[in-house]
Amino acid sequence: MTFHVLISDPLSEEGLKPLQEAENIEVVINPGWNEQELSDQIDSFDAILVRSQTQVTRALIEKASNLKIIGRAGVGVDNIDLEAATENGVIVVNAPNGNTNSAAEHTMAMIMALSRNIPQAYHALKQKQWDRKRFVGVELKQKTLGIVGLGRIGAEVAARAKGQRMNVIAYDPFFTEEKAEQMGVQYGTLEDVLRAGDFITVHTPLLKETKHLINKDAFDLMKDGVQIVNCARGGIIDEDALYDAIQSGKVAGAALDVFEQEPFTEHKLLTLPEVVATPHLGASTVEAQEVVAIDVSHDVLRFSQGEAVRNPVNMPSVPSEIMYKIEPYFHLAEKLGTFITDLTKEVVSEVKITYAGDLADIEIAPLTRNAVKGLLKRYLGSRINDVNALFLADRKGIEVSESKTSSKKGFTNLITIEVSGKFGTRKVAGTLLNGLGPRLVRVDEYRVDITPEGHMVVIQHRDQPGVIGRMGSTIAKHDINIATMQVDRSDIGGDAIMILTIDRHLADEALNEIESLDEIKSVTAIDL
Ligand SMILES: NC(=O)c1ccc[n+]([C@@H]2O[C@H](COP(=O)([O-])OP(=O)(O)OC[C@H]3O[C@@H](n4cnc5c(N)ncnc54)[C@H](O)[C@@H]3O)[C@@H](O)[C@H]2O)c1
Ligand SMILES: O=C(O)CC[C@@H](O)C(=O)O
Repeated sequence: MTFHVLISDPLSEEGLKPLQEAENIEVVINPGWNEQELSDQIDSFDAILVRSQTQVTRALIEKASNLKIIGRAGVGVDNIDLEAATENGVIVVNAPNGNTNSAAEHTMAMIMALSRNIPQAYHALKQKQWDRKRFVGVELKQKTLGIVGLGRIGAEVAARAKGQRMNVIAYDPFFTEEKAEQMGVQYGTLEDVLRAGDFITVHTPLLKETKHLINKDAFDLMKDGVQIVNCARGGIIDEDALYDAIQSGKVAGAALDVFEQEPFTEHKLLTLPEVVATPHLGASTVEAQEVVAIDVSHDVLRFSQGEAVRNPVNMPSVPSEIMYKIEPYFHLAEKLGTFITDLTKEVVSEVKITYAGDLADIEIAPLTRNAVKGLLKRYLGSRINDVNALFLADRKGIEVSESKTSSKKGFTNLITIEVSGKFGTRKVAGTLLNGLGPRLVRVDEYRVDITPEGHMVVIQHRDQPGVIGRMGSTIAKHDINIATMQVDRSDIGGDAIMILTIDRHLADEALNEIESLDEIKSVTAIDL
């Protein structure tokens, strides 16, 4: 089947080659559609690749019934409605490393442009003014650079600033003092950084928590004559507060690559001579554009071939060496989830998944997602996948918990799913047998040994002579062949279970007939 990919923003041609050269992938490059045209066409695509221009909104995602993956050739994903993507099972991938150097270099260029008034002096000279007095700058050496956000770009900026013999102080709530010290960076609170910086540069993502992080109160804490840089995201700095702080003389200069609303042609900050600006060029280098396009193309290619992606944004990323170990269990986890949903036939309110034996030593979160995907797919159909499984379970009020135990319980590995609801509590367990694939080994307290595949019938009955024969002849009457049969009982003459694998689905008529037999307590058809 052909996998249709839309490239809706300009991306490096070289970087798109992995997709263009792949078999079974059809790529539509930059058709120049407006918002309405994009919305009309999006339905025919499995993947969309964007930079920061295309707004991948909830409305667009909800129209895109075939969309499976959104690739962002860059870091920031604030032009993508992540919640809508997750809810609709659309995986979002980005290219977090490819433009780090370019953005850090651009930040340094902005700091230097500010410190030596380069754009203003250039502009004056172009206006035929040879004015040396107006453009006296300051040295960076021994000035303090305050960095807010010491991630990939913040750290690269710190290293470059140290090369300029600046003192660097940084704040990042997800960074340790020890790590900062190893980088030769002083670690401080946000307030310490705001108070100390001669130059302050922000390098956080735009989040609820970072929106207007640099606001009037923050400017009030800063040194008089501070210079501000934003090459991260518009909105981290409150533009109105920045305008006022420049007007009042508190802020001597600001260098901005990003803005609250982009693109624009009129902006009040650009009327101020103290403001230096570029139109979101931090990642615009030949090198960065090639690498981000290659990275994101490879992830989309991997996804189209059913492989794990490297840079997922809306689900945890699992390193390939770990993925290699857990992948064989995906199928088992999903089948157990589907089996127990079919068995209970009712909505569950709680799911407890236990991983035993060898599984106690490996990353289990992807297995839980697969188990919950299997569990919910009967209610939610084909749009459930491992991207949205936990999100949708939560939204349906289903409490999911996972635990590990090293106790082997007779198996080298064992996944047990216990579900509770109005029906009570039920349990299934399965194992991966070396060389033989997945096996269903427990249903409630009964022991069985069945490949969880194809058509099955689970019959709960009383342990009495003749039940098995009557069951066999009833099923045969409906012209259905029994492939395997497993029986277990609690005690002689007590409750028992019979699980048949059969060659085709057991229709309602046959089910009703079996259910009407005296010894039968329940009968359930399961199609895995
Ligand atoms: N101008 C451009 O063209 C351009 C290019 C690349 C990246 N960016 C932007 O630069 C920013 C940084 O990118 P990155 O690759 O370094 O990301 P990153 O995820 O590596 O780093 C972000 C850092 O911000 C920290 N952080 C989060 N919340 C914080 C808070 N409240 N206060 C302080 N720190 C906080 C995180 O702990 C993390 O270390 C992003 O907004 C990204 O979109 C812009
Ligand atoms: O696509 C771009 O040029 C902007 C990229 C940049 O803002 C990012 O977040 O990676």
